[in-house]
Amino acid sequence: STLRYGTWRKKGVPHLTPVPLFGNSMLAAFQREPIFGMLDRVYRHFPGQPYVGLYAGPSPVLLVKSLDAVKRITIKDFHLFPNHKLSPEPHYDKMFSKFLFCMMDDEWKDMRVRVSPAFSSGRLKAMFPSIRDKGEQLVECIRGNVGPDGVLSTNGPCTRYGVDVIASCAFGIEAWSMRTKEPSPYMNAVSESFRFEFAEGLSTFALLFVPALYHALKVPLLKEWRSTLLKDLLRESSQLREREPPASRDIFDNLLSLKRSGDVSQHLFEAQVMTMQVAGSETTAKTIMMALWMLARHPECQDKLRAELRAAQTADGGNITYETLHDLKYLDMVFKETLRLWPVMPWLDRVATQDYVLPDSDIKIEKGTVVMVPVYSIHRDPEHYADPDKFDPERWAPENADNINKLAYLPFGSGPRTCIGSRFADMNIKSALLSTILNFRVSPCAETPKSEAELRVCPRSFLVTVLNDMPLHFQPL
Ligand code: HEM
Repeated sequence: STLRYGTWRKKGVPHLTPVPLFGNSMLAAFQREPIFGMLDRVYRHFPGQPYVGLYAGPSPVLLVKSLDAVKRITIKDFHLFPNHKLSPEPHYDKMFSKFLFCMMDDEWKDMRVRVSPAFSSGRLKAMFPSIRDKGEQLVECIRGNVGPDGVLSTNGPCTRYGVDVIASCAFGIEAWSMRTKEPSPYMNAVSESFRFEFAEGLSTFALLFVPALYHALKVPLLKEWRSTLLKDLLRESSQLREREPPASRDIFDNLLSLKRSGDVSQHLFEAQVMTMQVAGSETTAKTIMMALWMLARHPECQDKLRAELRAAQTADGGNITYETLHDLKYLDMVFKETLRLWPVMPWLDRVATQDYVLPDSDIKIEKGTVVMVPVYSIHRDPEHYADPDKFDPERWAPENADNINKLAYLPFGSGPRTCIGSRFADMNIKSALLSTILNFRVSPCAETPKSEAELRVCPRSFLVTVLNDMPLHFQPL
């Protein structure tokens, strides 16, 4: 109810005047601006403030700008903020509610401990040959699909790469999306099960901010586990793995052994496999696409990166090893700078499990308050980064990086709830960039967006989803 619109005034928290019913979220509610756009608008309005209040629909939402407070809420006082608000009702979203991302309290903690070994250094190293192989397939895919004018929409190959990498390491199948002209049936089934139309966009907004509407809509964010194709494939890949355990272990093996030992049910097993596919493929694909866009528009950075990669390739006798990949400093700088400007998950959400006095203040928020860390806005705040909209990998050079507050860089989140797949993402995104930049000179073509103003960002998705096909010119080397 709009009665709650007095909350921030009473507490002395700076805020914008709310509009009846919609608060400050009219555009986001009607899907005219993404949620991160709404947060950014409010964030920029109050420079220098540690906390800002916002009304999303009827809900008072706290925006945390102070990095000390981000640290307290996500790390030191994590036990008071262990859950995401983006956590659907099991009743409407049977499968999605059991995603690791959505699980709560002890159920989450238990699952996180069980799944974590899937991302150990040993496992990552074991998966590296398969990832390198996918990098080669990406190169073939670009070569095979580029037009006679050398132009190719980058979105397609990047999406296929993201799907295939996760299919292979976490679903136990080879999807071959990069080898077929049409999207593979697997790829279609995955994108079908998690597609953001108007209803899903509204349901996400309602789940976060308008519980009554969420319960009235009853729209599942993940289409129910309807796809018999995915179910059948998972059954087949499980049986195959039981019969023929692979030489090197991957994420799928970890999940399968949890099921085999009886530690998790069939339903929880399926949910975790789907978690990895949903959380891992789009994030990977979009990050590679944005990195290529940035490199195409900054040829001096691309040349510097290629020089580093060629030197490493020569030193390693032709094939860059897993160990070398982690020593490639400039590649790491490009990777970090891409995710600074384009953090696919542009905000973190937490819910207060009890009344809480905000650090370094006398402001008390009530149990149940939604607390949001506006990652995108922090990454582009001139208080934390000089010339923040500029793509400048040099800011991550060893001699400069120490000047950056660690809490001002949050593409993978913060604290115990941080992205479980971050090191896996690091490996497969870098591997894709490495293969592409060693094989092609990438440059803008007439249709390439010339600036951020030409990007179309999906207002429905809770991610930063750039909808442009991102055509680029690929010159084989
Ligand atoms: C560029 C790539 C990626 C980005 C930017 C990203 C970002 C994030 C962020 C911001 C969170 C929430 C962290 C928080 O609330 O503090 C998260 C959670 C998660 N991510 Fe990622 N992610 C990426 C890739 C991946 C990959 C490749 C996988 C798996 C294969 C993955 C699996 C997950 C899971 C399962 C969670 C939930 C963890 C939990 O709640 O315990 N992510 N990710």
